[in-house]
Amino acid sequence: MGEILTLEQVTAGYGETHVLEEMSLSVAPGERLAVIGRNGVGKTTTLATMMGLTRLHAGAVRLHGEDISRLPPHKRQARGLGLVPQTRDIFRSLSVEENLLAGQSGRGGWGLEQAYALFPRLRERRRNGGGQLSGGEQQMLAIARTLMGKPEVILLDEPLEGLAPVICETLMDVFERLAAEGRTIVLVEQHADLALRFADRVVILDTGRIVHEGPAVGVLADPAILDRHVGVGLAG
Ligand SMILES: Nc1ncnc2c1ncn2[C@@H]1O[C@H](COP(=O)(O)OP(=O)(O)OP(=O)(O)O)[C@@H](O)[C@H]1O
Repeated sequence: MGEILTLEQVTAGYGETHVLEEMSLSVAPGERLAVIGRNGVGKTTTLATMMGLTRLHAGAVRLHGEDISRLPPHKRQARGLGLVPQTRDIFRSLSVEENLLAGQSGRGGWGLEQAYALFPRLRERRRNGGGQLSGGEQQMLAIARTLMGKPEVILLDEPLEGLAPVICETLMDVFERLAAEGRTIVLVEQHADLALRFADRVVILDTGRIVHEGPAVGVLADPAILDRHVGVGLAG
């Protein structure tokens, strides 16, 4: 089978609550998948379920065909999954450099030089505390810290949220580079226009289910799909 990451008939949520209902979704190696949908429909929960941060009530999560449903997040990380959480979760009292080193994996992950080459701004700020960074710099740090673990599949949860347009462009360029290097990227994003221009394929969620799945160009060509399922048009 050609898929790198698969959700198979997954029902998942928090405690007894079901958020995702019988969701099946496959991601191919090197693919750029956008996940969009209204607030609260389960986009974060989808990424969290891939990473092992929710309760799986039924179904399976597979990585390279292997059932990883029972593995805790750190073991999934060691096998090549990397999540950049919406909350960024950087250590505010540690320096930029210390934050990056905290993301290093034992299995030949990135060194600091690779992180600084991708984000020169972080090199300039390397002695600063995480809490002293701007929102954009914190997001760069959250992304770079995840990359220190050298993930094959990068799960990005609303990385552009609250950031100035110029920072969004910088980050989108970085995602382009990471994808061009062959990494698989799953991007959850409220900026549907940017997500669709980046992605090969898009899934649209509504109340824990996939209501549309297909090539991103198909949605760009027919924005009525977005209007119907997300209630927004395309900007620009
Ligand atoms: N830790 C949690 N415990 C219980 N319920 C949760 C938890 N996190 C999210 N939920 C609920 O799960 C549902 C889906 O939330 P989720 O965050 O996955 O949606 P989302 O599409 O990512 O939304 P947003 O765009 O607002 O981030 C919501 O009803 C939310 O209240």
